Amino acid sequence: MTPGTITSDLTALDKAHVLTEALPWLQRFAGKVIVVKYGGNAMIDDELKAAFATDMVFLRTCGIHPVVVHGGGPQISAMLTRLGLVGEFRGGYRVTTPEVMDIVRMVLFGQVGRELVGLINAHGPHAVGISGEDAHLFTATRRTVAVDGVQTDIGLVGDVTTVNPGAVTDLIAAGRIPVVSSIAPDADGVVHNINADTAAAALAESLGAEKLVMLTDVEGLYTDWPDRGSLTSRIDTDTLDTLLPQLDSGMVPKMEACLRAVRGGVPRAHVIDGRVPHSMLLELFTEDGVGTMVVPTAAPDPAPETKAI
Ligand SMILES: Nc1ncnc2c1ncn2[C@@H]1O[C@H](COP(=O)(O)OP(=O)(O)O)[C@@H](O)[C@H]1O
Ligand SMILES: CC(=O)N[C@@H](CCC(=O)OP(=O)(O)O)C(=O)O
Repeated sequence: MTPGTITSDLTALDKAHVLTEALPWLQRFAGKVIVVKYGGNAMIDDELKAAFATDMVFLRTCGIHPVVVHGGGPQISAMLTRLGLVGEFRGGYRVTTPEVMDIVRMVLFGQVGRELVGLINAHGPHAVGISGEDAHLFTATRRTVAVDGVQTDIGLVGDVTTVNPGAVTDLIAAGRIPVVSSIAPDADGVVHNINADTAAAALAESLGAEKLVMLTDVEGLYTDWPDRGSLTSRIDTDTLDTLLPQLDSGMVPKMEACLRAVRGGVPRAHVIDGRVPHSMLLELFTEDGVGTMVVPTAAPDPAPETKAI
């Protein structure tokens, strides 16, 4: 769907309503940092990727500070296959040998990150790509993951233990849109593979972001996957914590990341459908929002006349 087809069915009054509905949210988010995690599974085609890039420029032009953390899981897997290597996930995380780590680094920073930077910069000199290796942005610690309830070592997979927010705030202050690749050195300089959801949460927390928004290839969180009736629009952190052990592996890093961000002080984390063109704008600038919103357990219910932002 192109912007033209969206608006062609609307009357002039409808169009005016869309614009005025956005005003309180534009005011609310002006000057705020919004961390946007763009999942590899949501990068379905060129049109969607270009629409995502336009949305980032839209936010920036409105005085909002988007910080992009991109994934690239399917793209890494495709490259491993092309090179005749076997990719394996355990507990939702990629088993990362030193050989696989080289490919992860090459694909995330050299391929996926470059493409997004190029798409955003088609609109002007906005985007700068960096990885967790730049200016000490991230320091990683090797982590284990739960596999059938047993904590298991799966190689060079890290958790972000330190963030240097200045590596990103310098770019924001210069009016840029940082595009972050989720790889990071440990204290000895050994580069680790960081799940992009995990990296986005750590960065959102460290930047004191207003929101963390995760674009993926599903409408939001299903509390009883794959029961289509179990799509949830709002969940609090305690309820999510209880649900985590029952989630399928694909959703585990994502919901762990939302939990971490909101418990770390980010007021709202959202999981939205990146397959819908401009879903980011719909989430931010419409009253109902879209997808699943994670809120702190103590958060009051939204007032009926306003969505909980
Ligand atoms: N409870 C759930 N709710 C929603 N999606 C789920 C759930 N459990 C598993 N999934 C799967 O998780 C996928 C999203 O995770 P993932 O593929 O890792 O996305 P991304 O590449 O965006 O990080 C969905 O496409 C869906 O198939
Ligand atoms: C440790 C780990 O699993 N790292 C991920 C990093 C990329 C990623 O997270 O990409 P998506 O957001 O598209 O899934 C991986 O190697 O696939």
